[in-house]
Amino acid sequence: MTRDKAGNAYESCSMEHGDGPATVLAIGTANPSGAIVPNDEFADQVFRVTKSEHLTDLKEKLNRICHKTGIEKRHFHLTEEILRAHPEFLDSGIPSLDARMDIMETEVPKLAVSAAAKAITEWGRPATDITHLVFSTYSACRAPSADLQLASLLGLHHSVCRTILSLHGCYGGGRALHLAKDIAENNRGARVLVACSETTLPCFSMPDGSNLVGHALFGDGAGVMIVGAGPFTISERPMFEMVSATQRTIPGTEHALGMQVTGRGMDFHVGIQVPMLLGHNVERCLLDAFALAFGNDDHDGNNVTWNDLFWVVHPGGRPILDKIETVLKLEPDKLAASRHVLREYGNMSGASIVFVVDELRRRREEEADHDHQLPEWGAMLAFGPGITIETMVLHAPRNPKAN
Ligand SMILES: CC(C)(COP(=O)(O)OP(=O)(O)OC[C@H]1O[C@@H](n2cnc3c(N)ncnc32)[C@H](O)[C@@H]1OP(=O)(O)O)[C@@H](O)C(=O)NCCC(=O)NCCSC(=O)CC(=O)O
Repeated sequence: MTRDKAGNAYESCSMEHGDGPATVLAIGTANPSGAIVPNDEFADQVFRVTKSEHLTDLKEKLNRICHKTGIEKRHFHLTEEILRAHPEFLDSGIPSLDARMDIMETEVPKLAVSAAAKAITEWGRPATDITHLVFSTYSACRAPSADLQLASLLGLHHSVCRTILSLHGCYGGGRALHLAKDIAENNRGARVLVACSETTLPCFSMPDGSNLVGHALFGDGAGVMIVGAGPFTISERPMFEMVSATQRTIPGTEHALGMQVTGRGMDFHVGIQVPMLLGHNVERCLLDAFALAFGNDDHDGNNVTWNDLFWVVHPGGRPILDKIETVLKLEPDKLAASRHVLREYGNMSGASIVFVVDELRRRREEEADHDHQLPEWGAMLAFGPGITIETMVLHAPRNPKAN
């Protein structure tokens, strides 16, 4: 432990490597308190607040889409009150990016603080012991950005090394964790706070023929994890070891998924072929990540089959989960944590993966109470524009309560 001139204690980290793989030490999640919208009321609400009820065909289509998403409710910062104060959000002819950014500048770090406070409490060490911060969001277009605000709000030490990942979209959480793994394993004593905070505020617009799927899928949320490699302190409780991590881009698919910042906010494009493209490519990604973890190209050779694993898959959409389940021949409960997060919160872009890990942890603890045999090995999949797939092999104690 080192102390600065003001007497604050902080863990110094060195150029030496940490012991063993980086490990998830704490998790926290949060959603904004603005509005919770049940899925079966969503289309009515969007068309009412945007004064578009005369567009009956579009409204019917949004209703059809909503019923197929597998979502039951979503949380939003954006309320009718905010919309009344900002009529420009509903007029694509008037620039509204600045007004949206003014709100996001406060709300994105604030949401991250709520999640981080839970993670830090669980971690059991002072916030000043955090050595690195990796912040991922698609809602930051200014510098200094949400990472600096989060560091200040949490009272992190001024020596903390900050990185902000912007516009990685739904694979932002996976990329941030991959980066945290590299940092933790290469800097002995490092404790990395990974924060993903997403709000749909930049994307909200009048419903039209091209944005209904975006309206139906996305929600707001923040997820935080604290990651570090050994040696661990007595208060730290290692949960999921991050054994190997890979990134793969599917060639020729850059137009399938995308986000674009415009004067009126942000446009999303979700191509209809995304579930199929992911279905064709996930197994190759998993084989690569397992080859890296076990030093060979044959996960079966290590007596691991896909159904022996626990699964953390970005809940990008119901057909994506269905496709992955089909191609990997997974038993129906294997993606239960992802389906739960999709159902309760929708697709919260990069933050979703943290919610899935948290839900999986909760389920494993519950199953351990019933003396169920839990899988020791797991796989994490996050994907987004590129199309980019982040894959991570995880390892967890068979009994999560034994630590
Ligand atoms: C939209 C859906 C709920 C519809 O469910 P189904 O496909 O089972 O139902 P369906 O085939 O009857 O389709 C219902 C209607 O939706 C339309 N439809 C389906 N997918 C569409 C898409 N990607 N873009 C535009 N329209 C789409 C169909 O044409 C149909 O229109 P009609 O009724 O007129 O015939 C689902 O396809 C879905 O969740 N898709 C999104 C999956 C996805 O790509 N997620 C990634 C999000 S991005 C992400 O996670 C990463 C990131 O952003 O970074």
